[in-house]
Amino acid sequence: MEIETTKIAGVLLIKPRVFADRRGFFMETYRHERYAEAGIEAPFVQDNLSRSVQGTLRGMHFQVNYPQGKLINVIQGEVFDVAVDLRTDSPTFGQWVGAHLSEENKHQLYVPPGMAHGYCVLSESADFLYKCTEVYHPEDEEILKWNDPDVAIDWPIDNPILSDKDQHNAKPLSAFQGRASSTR
Ligand SMILES: Cc1cn([C@H]2C[C@H](O)[C@@H](COP(=O)(O)OP(=O)(O)O[C@H]3O[C@H](C)C(=O)[C@H](O)[C@H]3O)O2)c(=O)[nH]c1=O
Repeated sequence: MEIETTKIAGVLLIKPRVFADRRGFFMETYRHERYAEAGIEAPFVQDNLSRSVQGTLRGMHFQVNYPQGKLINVIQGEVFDVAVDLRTDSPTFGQWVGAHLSEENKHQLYVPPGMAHGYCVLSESADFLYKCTEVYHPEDEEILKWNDPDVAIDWPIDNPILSDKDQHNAKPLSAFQGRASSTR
């Protein structure tokens, strides 16, 4: 598998080896020791699967005291997946990285703890399967505005379909400026 670093330390684009033959294909989507060599060492404790229709945007979510690392696969359709660095001690605080993940390219994105994460759906629908290094703590969740001008994510869609909370409970980057977001 190939691993590419990005401009945000810890955010990795992973291109697993795909074995295609007349039946279809086979790929390993995770192997502890191989991913640990790439720096993805924390054990994964929860897997999630969500399906979204075209034009959906989920994000930008993060857990403050129980930050989650996420290893992301798109098993149907195509998304634009984005991580925003909220580690207040990071030189790339407030910066973002995006990647097109799809059933076609089979690329993975690893988003380390300390990031706000979200994605928008470019295909008719998309199935988004991801591993997390911490379990869900709804009481601990914060939301960064998907279209915060100080982050200026270059989304490839306009007028996204948002959940009520992503529409009404999201905060600007400035709300998180001084707060230490743990990266444990
Ligand atoms: C995240 C989560 C949600 N839920 C329940 C809570 C709600 O009743 C329902 C939908 O939750 P929500 O609207 O928060 O789902 P997403 O908008 O996909 O949230 C995710 O969106 C972005 C992309 C992320 O990176 C996070 O993993 C996560 O915040 O599932 C659970 O039971 N367990 C969970 O781990």
